[in-house]
Amino acid sequence: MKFLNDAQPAHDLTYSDTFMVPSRSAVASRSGVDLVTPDRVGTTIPLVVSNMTAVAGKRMAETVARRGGIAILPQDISLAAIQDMVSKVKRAHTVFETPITVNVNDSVSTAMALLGKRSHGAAVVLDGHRPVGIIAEKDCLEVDRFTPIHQVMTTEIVTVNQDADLDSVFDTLTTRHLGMVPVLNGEHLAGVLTRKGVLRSSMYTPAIDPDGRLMVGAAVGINGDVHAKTLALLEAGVDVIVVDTAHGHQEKMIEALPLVVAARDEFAQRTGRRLQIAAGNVVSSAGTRDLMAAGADILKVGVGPGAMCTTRMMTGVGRPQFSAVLECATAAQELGAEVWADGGVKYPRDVALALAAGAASVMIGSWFAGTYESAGDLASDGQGRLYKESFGMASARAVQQRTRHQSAFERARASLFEEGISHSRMYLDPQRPGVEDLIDSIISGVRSSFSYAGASSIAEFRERVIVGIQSAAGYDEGRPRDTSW
Ligand SMILES: NC(=O)C1=CN([C@@H]2O[C@H](COP(=O)(O)OP(=O)(O)OC[C@H]3O[C@@H](n4cnc5c(N)ncnc54)[C@H](OP(=O)(O)O)[C@@H]3O)[C@@H](O)[C@H]2O)C=CC1
Ligand SMILES: Nc1nc2c(ncn2[C@@H]2O[C@H](COP(=O)(O)O)[C@@H](O)[C@H]2O)c(=O)[nH]1
Ligand SMILES: [K+]
Repeated sequence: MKFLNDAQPAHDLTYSDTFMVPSRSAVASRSGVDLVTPDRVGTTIPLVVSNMTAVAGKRMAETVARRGGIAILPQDISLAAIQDMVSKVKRAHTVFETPITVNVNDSVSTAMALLGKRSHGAAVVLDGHRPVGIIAEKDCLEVDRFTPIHQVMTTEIVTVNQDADLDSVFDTLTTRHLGMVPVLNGEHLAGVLTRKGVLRSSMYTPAIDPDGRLMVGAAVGINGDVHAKTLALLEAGVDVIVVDTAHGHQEKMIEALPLVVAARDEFAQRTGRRLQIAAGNVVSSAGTRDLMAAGADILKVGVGPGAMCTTRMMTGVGRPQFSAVLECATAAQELGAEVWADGGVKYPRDVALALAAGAASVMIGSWFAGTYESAGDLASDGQGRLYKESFGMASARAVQQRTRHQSAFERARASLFEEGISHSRMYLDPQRPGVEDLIDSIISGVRSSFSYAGASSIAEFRERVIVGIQSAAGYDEGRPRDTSW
C-alpha cells in the first residue's frame, strides 16, 4: 500500500478518514478477482464472523462457510453446545441449504416461530421423513395459531433430485415462479435450493476442511485450563482456534498462547492436520511481535472500533482502526504472519480498506447480528420493522453469563468492568435481510475495489493500492442522497 503523494499521515486514521485512488487496470472483469485469503485458514473470501453470542451460532456458521467465509463460535458457550454446533455444521451440505422443517401435525404457531430463522421465507413440511408440503408466512395469516399445518400448507410441491444440475434447477425455479425447491435423495429431504442460492453456488467456493465439510472456528479465553479447552475444541472438529481477550498484549495471554500451541501440535501429530491459531486483540507492532513470538499465526487487530464496544469511551484506550491494521499487518508480514481486522465495519468500503491496510481477513459482528441467520430471535418493533437484539461480549449481560459458575462476590466484582452494550437493536435491512445478502454486497464491493486498483488477488491489491486521506466533507461527498437537499 502507498499513501497518495507519499503523504505520511500526522495522526492515526479510521476507515472513514481514508479512500482509494483508481489506477490503470488490466483486470477485465470483476468476476475475475480472486479473494482467497492468505492466512492459511482455508477461507475463499476474506470474511470472519465475530465470536459474539448474539451473532455466531450454527446457522450463521453453516451459511457463511457455504459462501467461503468462517464463523467463530464464542468462548462463552458450553463445550457440549460447541460439539453439537460443530457436528451440525459438518453435516450440512456444501451446496444445498439447510431447510426449516416442521411436521404435518405441528401447529401454525410452531411454523411462525421458526420461519424467521432462515431467509427462505418458507418451511418444508414433513410426514415422517417425507416432504409433503411447504408452508410460508402468507399461509399463516388470518388463521388460528393452533391450526395444524396440514390444513394450510401448499401440497402441490415441486421437488428436484439431488443429482439434478444447477442450471436446470434454476430454470425450474424461474419458470414455475418458485421461491425454493426441496432437494430429494430418494424419498429423503437432502436440502433446499433457491434461485439466489444456485447463483451464489456458481460465484462462491465453500470453505471446506480436508474431508470436504464446511469449516467453523471457535474461541478460547485465557483463563482456566487453556490446554484442555483447546484440545476439546480440536477434538470437536473446529478448523481454527481464536485466543481472544480484550487486552491481548498482556502477560497472561503470552503465557496462555504456548499452551494453545502445544495442544494444536499434539493434535497435528495425531491427525496430520496443523491448524492456525489467531490471537488478540492488539493494535501495535510491539503487541503483534510479542504474540507471534508466543506462537500466534494470525493476529487479531482492533481495540475499541466495535459497534457494541464502549472501551474507548470508558478508558480512552484503543486506536483508529485503519492505522492499527496497517501497523500490525506490516509487523506481522515482516515475520511471515497475517492479521485479521476486527471490528468497526459498517459498509463494504470498510472491508476493502482493511484489506488495503494489509488485513488477510476482516471480522464482522454487529452488522451480521441484524440478519435471519444470527443467533438471536427475530423481533418486531411498533412499526413492524424486524430486528435482532445484540450485545457486546464485555457487556454486563455477557459477563453475567460468562461468570455464572463463579461466586456472587466474583461476579459482582467482574460486573464493575463492563466495556460493552448489553441491549441494542440491529434492524434487518428489508433489501438484505439474510447474511448472504450482506456478503453479496460486501464481496461485490470488494471485487470492484480490486479492479479499480488493477489487482486480481489480495497479494496484488496490497502491492498496488493507493490510499488517500480525506476530510469529513470528503467522506460526506461520497454518501448517496435518497432525498433532495
Ligand atoms: N476488541 C475490543 O476492543 C474488545 C473486545 N472485547 C471482547 O469481549 C470479550 C471478553 O473479553 P475480556 O473482557 O478480555 O474477558 P475475559 O473473560 O476473557 O477476561 C480477560 C482476562 O484478562 C484480564 N485483564 C487484564 N487487563 C484487562 C483489560 N484491560 N481488559 C480485559 N481483561 C483484562 C482479566 O482480569 P480482570 O477481569 O481481573 O481484570 C481476565 O483475567 C472478548 O470476546 C473480547 O474480544 C472486550 C473489550 C474490548
Ligand atoms: N470493547 C468491546 N468490544 C467488543 C465487545 N463485544 C465484541 N467486541 C469486539 O467487537 C468486534 C466486532 O465488531 P463489530 O463492529 O463488527 O460489532 C468483536 O469481534 C470484538 O472484538 C464488547 O462488549 N466490548
Ligand atoms: K465503538
